[in-house]
Amino acid sequence: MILACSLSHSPVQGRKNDLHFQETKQRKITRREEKTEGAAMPVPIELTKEYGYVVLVLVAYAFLNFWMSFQVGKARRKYKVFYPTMYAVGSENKDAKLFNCVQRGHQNSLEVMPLFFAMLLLGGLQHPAAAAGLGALYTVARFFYFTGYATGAPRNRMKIGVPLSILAGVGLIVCAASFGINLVVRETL
Ligand SMILES: CCCCC/C=C/C=C1/C(=O)C=C[C@@H]1C/C=C\CCCC(=O)O
Ligand SMILES: N[C@@H](CCC(=O)N[C@@H](CS)C(=O)NCC(=O)O)C(=O)O
Repeated sequence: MILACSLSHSPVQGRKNDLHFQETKQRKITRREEKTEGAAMPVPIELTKEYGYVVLVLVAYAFLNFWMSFQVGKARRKYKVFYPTMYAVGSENKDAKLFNCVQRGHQNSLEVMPLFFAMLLLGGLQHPAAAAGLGALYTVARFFYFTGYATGAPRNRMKIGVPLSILAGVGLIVCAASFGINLVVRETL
């Protein structure tokens, strides 16, 4: 798979794009010829300007994760739950549930984070604008998931955080699936 960047915003760029188009056209002809001989040709993927928004959403989520980490640290000091204790115990700490709700708000987000990153970056290769929008929505949803959970009442995560996370997350999975299917179909044709 070849990643090639192409930005066209000026007349000079126009001529370069014509050349790029000719190169791409030639590559497609070559690929079709080589496919007749059974060789699998790489599929060129252009990283457009919109993919930059996908990357910026990833950066935004990184800051959200750092912020959640800081909130857990503050809860450790507030409720006197010290390292390496992961979850407080009710019989030992009267504020155990309050701390554990903050901890779970972050931990649950971490459980899904690798899947989110993968779906965002892969789905964004095929649908950069949609993936960036859904990724931004998922990031906002995770903020409400955490703040709802951190109230100390687990049900509060369900008001906005869970449904919005699932809505945005499923959308990102569809974007990634579309990218995979497109790669397979293009190679097969
Ligand atoms: C991009 C990947 C996201 C996948 C879909 C999003 C799920 C978001 C979730 C959330 O905000 C909290 C949990 C869920 C995880 C999914 C399963 C819920 C299981 C329901 C249960 O029985 O508890
Ligand atoms: N590790 C999760 C797996 C399932 C899950 O993510 N459930 C969602 C509900 S849709 C959740 O918010 N669980 C609460 C939590 O992880 O603390 C759990 O133990 O509940």
